[in-house]
Amino acid sequence: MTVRVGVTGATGRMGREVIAAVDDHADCEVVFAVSRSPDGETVDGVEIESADDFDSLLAECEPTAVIDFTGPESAVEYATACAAADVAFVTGTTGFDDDHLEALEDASEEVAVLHAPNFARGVQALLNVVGEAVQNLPGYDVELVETHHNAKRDAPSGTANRLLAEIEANGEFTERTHGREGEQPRETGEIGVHALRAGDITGEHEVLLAGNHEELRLTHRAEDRGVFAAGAVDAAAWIAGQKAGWYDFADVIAE
Ligand SMILES: NC(=O)C1=CN([C@@H]2O[C@H](COP(=O)(O)OP(=O)(O)OC[C@H]3O[C@@H](n4cnc5c(N)ncnc54)[C@H](OP(=O)(O)O)[C@@H]3O)[C@@H](O)[C@H]2O)C=CC1
Ligand SMILES: O=C(O)C1=N[C@H](C(=O)O)C[C@H](O)C1
Repeated sequence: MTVRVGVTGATGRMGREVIAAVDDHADCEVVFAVSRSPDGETVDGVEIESADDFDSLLAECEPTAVIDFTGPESAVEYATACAAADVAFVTGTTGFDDDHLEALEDASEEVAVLHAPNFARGVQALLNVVGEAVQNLPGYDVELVETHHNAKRDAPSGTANRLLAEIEANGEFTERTHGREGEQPRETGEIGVHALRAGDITGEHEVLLAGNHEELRLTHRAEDRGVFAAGAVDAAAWIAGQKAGWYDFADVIAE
């Protein structure tokens, strides 16, 4: 079956990569791509259409899934429209607050919705092992450093928040300290969180565990945004035919 993909935020850093990744995938095609200000542009030969026409494009082009890398408000609007049109929704957008997440969960009652803050397979592996590392090293200090390009809006990154949830799950850590300044000695139970923004760095996440005269660094470095786009396209191919519900990239990798 050919997977028919609609793309939002099509002229953004990730939107462009998604169009290219769909093109590279044997069983997928882009059936429409939208931007809020299309300007007659094409991306990889795909004509970019106006986001104002999103509802009618869903009806006319009958996508199997929409892939979204935009901003939290836009993602919620696109997800709500997909829910009304019975189209699965895959989003890699980050920076959601509780209200945004609630709206996405509402959409997931109507259609399949998959949200992943990071579509790199290496990050999924990191998420799987980080809790175990913390559990194996009781009493060790934990610090998290994430590094991204200078245009990233949200901090800490969505991936960092997911890693922090895994670290906090074992109960030893109760407080996040975002950067340090002045007299601020480290306290028991705190995780230091540091967001670096510079140049065009694609995305790095490092969890440092230190104590007992040793240190363990678990680092993931994305070398190219194509890795995220390829994962999102795999998710779109996987989600076609899934029933309504809330899914994660881990569900895609598990199969
Ligand atoms: N899950 C993952 O693996 C990854 C997730 N991301 C996340 O994807 C999102 C997009 O990242 P990136 O492509 O670098 O961002 P860009 O700013 O390059 O592109 C985002 C595009 O989304 C559209 N958009 C719609 N609403 C908004 C808004 N409120 N603010 C900004 N843009 C908006 C814009 O397109 P237009 O105006 O044309 O509609 C814009 O071009 C971010 O949340 C980022 O954290 C990024 C990389 C990997
Ligand atoms: O904005 C980005 O670029 C990225 N955002 C994601 C996040 O917030 O975790 C994933 C990736 O690191 C790139």
